[in-house]
Amino acid sequence: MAFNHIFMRSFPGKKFLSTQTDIANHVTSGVEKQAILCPFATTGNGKNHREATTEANNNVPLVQPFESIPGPKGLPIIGTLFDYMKKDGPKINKLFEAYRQRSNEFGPIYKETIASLSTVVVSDPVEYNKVIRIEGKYPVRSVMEPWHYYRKQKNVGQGLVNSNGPEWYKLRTASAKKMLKIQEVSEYCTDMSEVAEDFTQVLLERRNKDNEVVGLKEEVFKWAMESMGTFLFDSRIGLLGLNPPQQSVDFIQNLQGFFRLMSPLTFNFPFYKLFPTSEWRHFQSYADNVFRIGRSFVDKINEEKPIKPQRGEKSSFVQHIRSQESLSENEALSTVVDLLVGATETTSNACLWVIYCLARHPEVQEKLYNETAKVLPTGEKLTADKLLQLPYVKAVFKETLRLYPITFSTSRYMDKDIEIAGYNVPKGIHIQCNLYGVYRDSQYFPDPETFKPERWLKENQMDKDKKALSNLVWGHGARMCIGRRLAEQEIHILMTKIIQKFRLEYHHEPVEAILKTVMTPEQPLLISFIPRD
Ligand code: HEM
Repeated sequence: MAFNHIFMRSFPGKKFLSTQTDIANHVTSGVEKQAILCPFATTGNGKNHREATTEANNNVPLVQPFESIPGPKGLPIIGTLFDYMKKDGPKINKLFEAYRQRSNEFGPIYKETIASLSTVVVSDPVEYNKVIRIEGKYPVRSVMEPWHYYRKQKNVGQGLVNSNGPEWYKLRTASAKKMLKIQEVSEYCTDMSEVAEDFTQVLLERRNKDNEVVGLKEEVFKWAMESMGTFLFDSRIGLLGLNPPQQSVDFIQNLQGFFRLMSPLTFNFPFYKLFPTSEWRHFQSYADNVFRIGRSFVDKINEEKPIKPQRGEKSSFVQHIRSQESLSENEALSTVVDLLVGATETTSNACLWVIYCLARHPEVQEKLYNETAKVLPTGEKLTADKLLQLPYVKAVFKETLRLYPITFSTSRYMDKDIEIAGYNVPKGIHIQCNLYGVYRDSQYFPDPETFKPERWLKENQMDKDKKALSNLVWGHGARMCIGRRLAEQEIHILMTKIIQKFRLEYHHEPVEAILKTVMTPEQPLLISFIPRD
């Protein structure tokens, strides 16, 4: 699941006071201010910040105040919003680029207020590590505002993604028992392989005379949903067949509409909180259908399968979550819907970027093909053990996410003041790590614009701190992406199946990334899938 961290508005004193403000208040309540001093932090000029501050202050070490953090100046109330409206200004749908440019201009930490949301952007992973180190038992991240508002209006519970504190912890603990256990996840390897194989068949059949698959994005979305269905329901949804069930097709269409409108609703002024705008009414209708159909999926499993699986059967996530006595029926349903929503847009876009990167790098494809041919000769079953023997597959996926980090930044509200890069950041302020900027910074990744999976291989001995940076694409700490193991498994499987069946080619202009909730290719991808035999 990915999150837009900015433009989730707060306009204090107004009726539509946003959830981000609620969050800021939530995290700033009842926590004593701390003395802040870190002797190891460095300033933008490379000096230890203690050295830097004592120089100027007669040996009295001081952390500089929040107000001194550099950053673009904005206007009252709207902050720097106008910058984003200028023809040659930064673009909201390319916020990751704006963060990179701003940090080049202002240094490893800067602050910006866009439409009254203050955010602090950190582009030095060592400094950001301080956030990771001190976050507590209940980390708080920015919410997906329209989704949060919808759920509040409908009283359906905030689910894993948008809830906080003990409520979040309860849902997280119940879900993690199944989602974060390697053994549990690897039980779905065979089912996911079958789905991936069916998907390669779809690719084969949908090619035009140039071997290109028109509507690749839609097909990949179906794959993501079908693949996750094996885990959630332990059965097939049927989206990859010739006559997919109407209900599943409706679900996909509603989910796509939901994501299409999530971005404008998130990025624009939240008029929908004042009156039901047309965009909001559509969004609401999509979300109603996502919930309605999601519930009917769950009801069907409830009718067909007992809570406790029969001997020798594995239990689906739906069975697992229903068996959790700590959760009400509503909470269990909300969690399943969250996973259906969270699993599709992220994984399908990650998969599109992998396909694109591979298509542009035939030499990488050949290496990948040779690795899979060695570990999985014709007829050999793809198992969890076999996946472990495919380091190049993993390296290719890591390198893809380095260049296209689906969520482009991390997000946290701290419950205590913290010193970052020599500045005090008070509790309740939104802090982000500029992942896209870090991943394309030659300080951390030499030749950063080049797609080079080899950099992640063991024999190349990448510095272990730099290696760990790749994990940040999944977030961090107790709130790290709960679907990570599943997403990695499904994408590794899919890459293996695709490369065994096709050579990929790309004969068009380079495609750029834009944000549509997550980082997605700006134009439809026209990839040629050329059968290997
Ligand atoms: C390439 C695929 C994916 C990427 C890059 C990704 C990334 C992320 C990130 C960055 C977060 C925020 C973590 C944090 O705040 O520390 C997150 C949270 C989350 N993700 Fe994913 N995700 C992916 C796939 C999935 C899948 C497949 C699922 C479901 C099976 C999923 C479900 C969730 C949920 C429920 C959360 C909220 C967790 C919580 O707050 O406790 N994600 N994801």
